[in-house]
Amino acid sequence: MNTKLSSKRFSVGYESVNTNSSKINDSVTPITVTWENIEVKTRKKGKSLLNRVSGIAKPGEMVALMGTSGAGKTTLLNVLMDRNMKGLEKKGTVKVNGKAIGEKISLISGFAQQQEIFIPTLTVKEYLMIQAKLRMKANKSTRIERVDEIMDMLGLQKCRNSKIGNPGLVKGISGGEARRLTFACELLSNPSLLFADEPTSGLDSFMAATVVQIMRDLANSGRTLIAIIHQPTADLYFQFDKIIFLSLGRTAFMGTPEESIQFFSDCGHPIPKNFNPPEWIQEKLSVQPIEEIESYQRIMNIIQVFETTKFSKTSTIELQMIPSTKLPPFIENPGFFVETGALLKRASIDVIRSPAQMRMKLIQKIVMGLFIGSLYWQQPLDWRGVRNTNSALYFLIAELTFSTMFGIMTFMEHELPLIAREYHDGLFYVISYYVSRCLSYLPLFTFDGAIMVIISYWMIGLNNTLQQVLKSILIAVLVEQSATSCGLFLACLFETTSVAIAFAVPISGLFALLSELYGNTNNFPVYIQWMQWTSWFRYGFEGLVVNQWTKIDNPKFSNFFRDLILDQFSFKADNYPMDVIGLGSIVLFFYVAGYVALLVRIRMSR
Ligand SMILES: Nc1ncnc2c1ncn2[C@@H]1O[C@H](COP(=O)(O)OP(=O)(O)OP(=O)(O)O)[C@@H](O)[C@H]1O
Repeated sequence: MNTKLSSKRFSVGYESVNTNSSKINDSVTPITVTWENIEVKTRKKGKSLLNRVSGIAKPGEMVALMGTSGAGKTTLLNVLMDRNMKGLEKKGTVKVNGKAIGEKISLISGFAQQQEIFIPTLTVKEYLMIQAKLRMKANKSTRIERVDEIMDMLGLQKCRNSKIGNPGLVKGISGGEARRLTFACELLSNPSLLFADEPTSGLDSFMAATVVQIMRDLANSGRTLIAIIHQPTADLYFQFDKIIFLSLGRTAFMGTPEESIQFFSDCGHPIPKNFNPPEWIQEKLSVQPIEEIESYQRIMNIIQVFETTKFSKTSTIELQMIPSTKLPPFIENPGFFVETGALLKRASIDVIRSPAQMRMKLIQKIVMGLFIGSLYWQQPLDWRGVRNTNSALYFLIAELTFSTMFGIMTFMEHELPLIAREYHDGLFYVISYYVSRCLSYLPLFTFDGAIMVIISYWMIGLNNTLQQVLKSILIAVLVEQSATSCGLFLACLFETTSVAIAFAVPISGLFALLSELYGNTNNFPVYIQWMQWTSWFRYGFEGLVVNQWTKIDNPKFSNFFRDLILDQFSFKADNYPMDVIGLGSIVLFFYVAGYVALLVRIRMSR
């Protein structure tokens, strides 16, 4: 086992980070990853991204994938993890402990991605505890212990109660802490294999050194680490066990950092004194715009020398000799109820800690309730009053629809990358996420509408037996849920909120047209009439109108007048139950359709 460096204490600005390898000594199953003759081409144009690339990463090794921009590092990492291969054609084999396991590699490995995405409203500890619930099959005290241990190990104790935040939007933890939090999540399940995409990029030199030290400690404990590394300092470069230089989609070098110096000397590019070796090597492997032909010749020459040297030959022989050994157990899904519980807790904290959203929704509905109430204040029981009352009821339906539908659409765009990532890491089923998210939004998209209806109810002077009030609230809740579920469906279906809104505007406009307020649907052409049964405006408006006019405590008001009022809309006095069923069906339909759209989208995002 490699013990290149022992654990160290780095001073990082005002804070110090103790990276203590003794905490990472949990036993792990040794993992050897091999890749042989990998060729990747684009499906459409046949452009070659990787060409006969082979290599090996052994237990206890910290491997750096290096090369200039466009060399093929990300493509190789994606091939190894069997991710993001949309539109690409792959040949060659990737094996883990001698077995080709395809996308199941995600279930035995961690992947610290470059782009940190978390839930910004949660604290570091809360976030890790929920991750622990999703990633570990253990009881609560073991999970608490593990989270504590990992926070200790990665120097996160100081910011344990700080909100994660969102760079540029909400103040939160520092970039270095966010990077360590990414590692912390991946380490919860104690993986033997870890991939990292540019873990040091964007960090200052102290922080970069800390992150490399953490990786070093992990490798020293027997894990296999493969990371894309950009422009390391000489110090960091020599901490790696193996360096793989890619150029033009081919392997230009694979060996220890020390061997790389020797190799490039042998190729006729000795590294001058006082020069940072990785920088010098990358320069020799890059295509200079003003001397393209010479650059290509130089690079091809280096690649050819590498392919004929002992380094390349040794690895080819090594690849043939890897025996098939046991794999670590796959990360298991904790099960629907545990996942949904954990995700609901996370989503609910997020909703509660986004007071601006809650406050705005509530204020908006209170103001609208007061506005509608004032506008249609105490309508008399005459024809004008009847007309105004019906308009007020319609206005309530419209208000319950538009702000809700467009409000809910905005959340999906921000959250999907995190959900897709966690799903592909094997943390939960899509249905668990979907159910938890819908439940977390349920109060927010239910109470506000009911409050608006209650506020305006007595102000307008609607008929207010307890039964009528409750029936109106039920219709309001169902209408708001119809708009919520339809908005959710469109948000799941389309990649960006702007596209979803572009569809939502005409769709909601069409549903509004079929409400009966703008024309009696019985007089519409037969081939359009059926569409009224898909509109929650129609069911909602009928429900409120019927509920209002079927029971009036006034002897002058006979059933004849009631039927006259209802007839102008082609509404029927005993249709209330059908309206409730119609609204319930719309809600159910859109929630199911939203789930299917999300499932397809997340599955396709691998
Ligand atoms: N799906 C794709 N379709 C078409 N071309 C692609 C695709 N993925 C990558 N490429 C191209 O393949 C080449 C290698 O890309 P890759 O992202 O692997 O490079 P890289 O070494 O990781 O670069 P960087 O350091 O800039 O991230 C680039 O020219 C890139 O434009």
